[in-house]
Amino acid sequence: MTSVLKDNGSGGPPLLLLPTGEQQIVVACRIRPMTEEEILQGATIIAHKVADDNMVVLLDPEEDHDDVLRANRSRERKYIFDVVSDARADQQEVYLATSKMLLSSVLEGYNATVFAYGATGAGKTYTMLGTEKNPGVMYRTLHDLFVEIKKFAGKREYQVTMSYLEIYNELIRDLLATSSSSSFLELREDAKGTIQVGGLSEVIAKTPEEVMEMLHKGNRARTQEPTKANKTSSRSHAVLQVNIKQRDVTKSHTEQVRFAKLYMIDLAGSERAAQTQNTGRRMMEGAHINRSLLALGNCINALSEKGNTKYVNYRDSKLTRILKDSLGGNSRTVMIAHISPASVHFEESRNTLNYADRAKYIKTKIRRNVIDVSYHIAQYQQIIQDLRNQVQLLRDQRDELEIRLATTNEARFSRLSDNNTTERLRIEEGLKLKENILQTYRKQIDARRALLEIDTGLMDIIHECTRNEAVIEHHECNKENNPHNHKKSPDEMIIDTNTSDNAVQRARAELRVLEQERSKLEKQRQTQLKDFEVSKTDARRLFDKVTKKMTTIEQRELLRLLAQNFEYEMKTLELQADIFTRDYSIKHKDLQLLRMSQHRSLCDTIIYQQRKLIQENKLLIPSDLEELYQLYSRDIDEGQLIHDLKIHSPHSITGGINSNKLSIPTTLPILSQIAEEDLTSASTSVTSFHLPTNVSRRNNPTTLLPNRTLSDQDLFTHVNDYTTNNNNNHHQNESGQDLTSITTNKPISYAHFNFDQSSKQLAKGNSMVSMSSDSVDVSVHNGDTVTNGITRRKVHTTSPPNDSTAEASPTLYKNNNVKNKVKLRKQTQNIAARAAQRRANLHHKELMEDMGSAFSSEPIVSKENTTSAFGLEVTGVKPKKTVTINDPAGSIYRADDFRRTNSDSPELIKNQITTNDPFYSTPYNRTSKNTNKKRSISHGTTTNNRSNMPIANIVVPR
Ligand SMILES: Nc1ncnc2c1ncn2[C@@H]1O[C@H](COP(=O)(O)OP(=O)(O)OP(=O)(O)O)[C@@H](O)[C@H]1O
Repeated sequence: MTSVLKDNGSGGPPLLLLPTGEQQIVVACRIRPMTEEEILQGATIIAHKVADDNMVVLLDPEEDHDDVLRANRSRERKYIFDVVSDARADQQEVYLATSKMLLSSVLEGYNATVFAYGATGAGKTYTMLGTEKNPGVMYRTLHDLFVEIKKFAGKREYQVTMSYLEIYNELIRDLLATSSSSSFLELREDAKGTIQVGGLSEVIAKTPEEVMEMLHKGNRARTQEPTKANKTSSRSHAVLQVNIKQRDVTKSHTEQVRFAKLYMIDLAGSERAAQTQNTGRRMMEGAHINRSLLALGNCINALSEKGNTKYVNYRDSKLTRILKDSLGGNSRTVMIAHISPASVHFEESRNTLNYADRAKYIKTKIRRNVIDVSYHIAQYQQIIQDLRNQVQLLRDQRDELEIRLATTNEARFSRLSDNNTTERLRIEEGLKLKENILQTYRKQIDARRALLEIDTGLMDIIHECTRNEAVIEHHECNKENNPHNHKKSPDEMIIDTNTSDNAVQRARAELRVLEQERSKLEKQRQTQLKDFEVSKTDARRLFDKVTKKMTTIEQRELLRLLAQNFEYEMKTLELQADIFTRDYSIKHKDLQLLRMSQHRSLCDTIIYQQRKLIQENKLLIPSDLEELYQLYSRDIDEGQLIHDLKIHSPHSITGGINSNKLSIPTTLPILSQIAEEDLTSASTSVTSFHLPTNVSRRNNPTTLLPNRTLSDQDLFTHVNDYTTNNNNNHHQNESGQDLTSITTNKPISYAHFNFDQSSKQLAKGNSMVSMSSDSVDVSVHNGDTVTNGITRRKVHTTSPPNDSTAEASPTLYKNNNVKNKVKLRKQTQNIAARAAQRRANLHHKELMEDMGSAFSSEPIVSKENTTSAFGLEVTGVKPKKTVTINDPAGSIYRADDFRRTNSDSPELIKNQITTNDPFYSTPYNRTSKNTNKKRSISHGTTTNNRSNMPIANIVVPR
């Protein structure tokens, strides 16, 4: 027993193809019949297939049984392969045992390769190409491929293209090129390492006949010359590449596109110069063939090493480069090794079998080539329309068939004698069954539609709940925080409270009703879901039953049409359900966007007031905080914000807002991301600097740890403390300095900020900060402009302090401007509210532009078009709800698109923030009372978990 057999260690059944992942190459061996020449040469048969086994036994013709010295050293070789066929096997048998197994995987989207290997004249071309009367693997595979494709007609769309090339003397030639003067082609490797042949023609093939014609055409162009070993010797490696692309005919919101490459390769045969006696050109060809086959052999050797640790050199020849994927990459591969049974070819056969035996250990890593294409909601209308067209088409076909069937039945009825009741009953039963299946389908569609209606109702209810909860929550926050309440007369307070309480009471009452409705609908949904599942099972069962009863082709065809029709109707409903879900989710995101803007407006107010405090009290601030503030004030600049939005929006990538509608859909998440980032940056701009070591803070005598980050909670507490206890609990010296917060360490750098000036700039949206000469400790830089004693600088780098300055103004948190507090608050609220409103409008404008036609005020589904093949109307789609921001001043624009508040008017803002309408009042900074307040909203997004901030200006889209 040879080591080959030992290594193999099996002998069992042929290897089965593994479903995915690592895949062993399937190796088959074909022993051709003896040729006339071989018989004439007096050769004996030395290669045998062991019956019913996948074993090949190769006998050594020179073995001398009388040689006692070699008695124990038999040159008989035994090899086991996955498939072995001998002279008795015909072309179809070989095809079925080898290439056929690749077809299903190719249709699943796996790459596959089948290649013929062996010495010259061993029968490779015969196996791969065959003869006209007895075609080989290439033709049979493609024929069956088209047969399989036909089975999915009407369900899947296929595109089959072919290319055919030869590698002759290390040069690549296109065998399907139309021009005779086609030049040689080059191999290219893309970034992923995939090898491609540049300039290779790709021909669309629609039928097996076309394929055969192309193959013949290619073979005529292939270099084939008679040699001593083979009258029709192929002097080149021929590579037939078939690309299969497939997708579902019925478009859905998501679809899978599968790609697969099928290589069928007829290699040139290795030849021994001594035996072939080739000279001149033939010898040169032989040398090239041998060299490339040697490279292939080396690759096989390296790949079959245990653990596959050896470097695999594919670059040695064009053949190995092309076969790279088939041998070591993403491909299911079958190798058909060919040998002659003749004793005169013992050496060639032994070499071939040795290589084939090694190849058994090669493993490829296969994966499906599938791309999931998700269509955007804007494309849904087109998809739905396509589905309707298909439904209509099927309905017409069905009607036509029904008429035909009725006529045939009538004719059969009239022909039947009164005695032939069995046949009569059979026909009647068929008709009854057809009616039954129609009814079951109708029931199923009804159930699905009812489910869809319940779902939309539920979504609406949830949305309304969120809105009402927001009203209640806002009212509660406002009641606790609104400073105006303290200023109002008791009568005013009563009126305000009453108005507000009424709104809240209404919201509470509505919420109760909504909750009841919701639980009712949820129960209904459960029942409906069960009904739907039952109708599905019924339909399946009935379909199987009816299929068995349908005997004629027409009946079967009718059944198929009914089933297909039903399938499309269901798909349409599913798409509509998806549209609702997305619509709802967009509305929800819309609400989130607004809330973020409102949250930011609150942050603006806080930052503004903090800056005011800093300015009034001439507080020391670190330079990095100052820089962050400059960043912040630039961002608040409206123009800058638009610019930023555009830069970050995908429009900028695709070239302008209106340039490419298809690319727009991705804007929404990015916009909300920007909004979120805005929100975060508003907060982080005050949270991410480090206090200098040893800085103590008012009302918090604990010394901060070095590098402790000041949280927004800390800052808000300061402001609130300041606001509520402004004159209390301060350890001040005579000059009003707060002793508890005097810093003993100098900040690294600082600047004093002229708040009044800068606030004007801020309100104007100008990022340039003004510094009055009497309040700024920074040196005047070359680039600064000085106008009327005011120094302006564009870049806000503050100079390091000198000690005297640092000590001269150490006052922290000193309140010396209480009288102006209300006025200031009003101003800040105005500015912040305006800024927030502008941002909200900007977000909305872009959002609505992005939605385009998908959010037009037209109903998504027009009624005329909704009659289904089952006589039902699929009209579950309600008109889109417009996104409306309440607008007491009635300043509404873009009514055709969406309605919103035109908040550009300062008067309006003023009205908004002084009104008692909970949607427009701006809350005051939170007090200690609600600092830790937890929110209890179940569906909404009113809680900012990070900072637990109250939300300002709650405006809820209806
Ligand atoms: N299974 C078979 N049954 C009958 N005849 C065969 C079979 N296999 C090969 N032959 C014949 O053997 C001869 C050589 O076969 P073929 O040309 O296919 O060899 P090859 O391996 O392709 O050689 P080369 O590498 O030189 O092209 C041909 O005449 C072919 O018809």
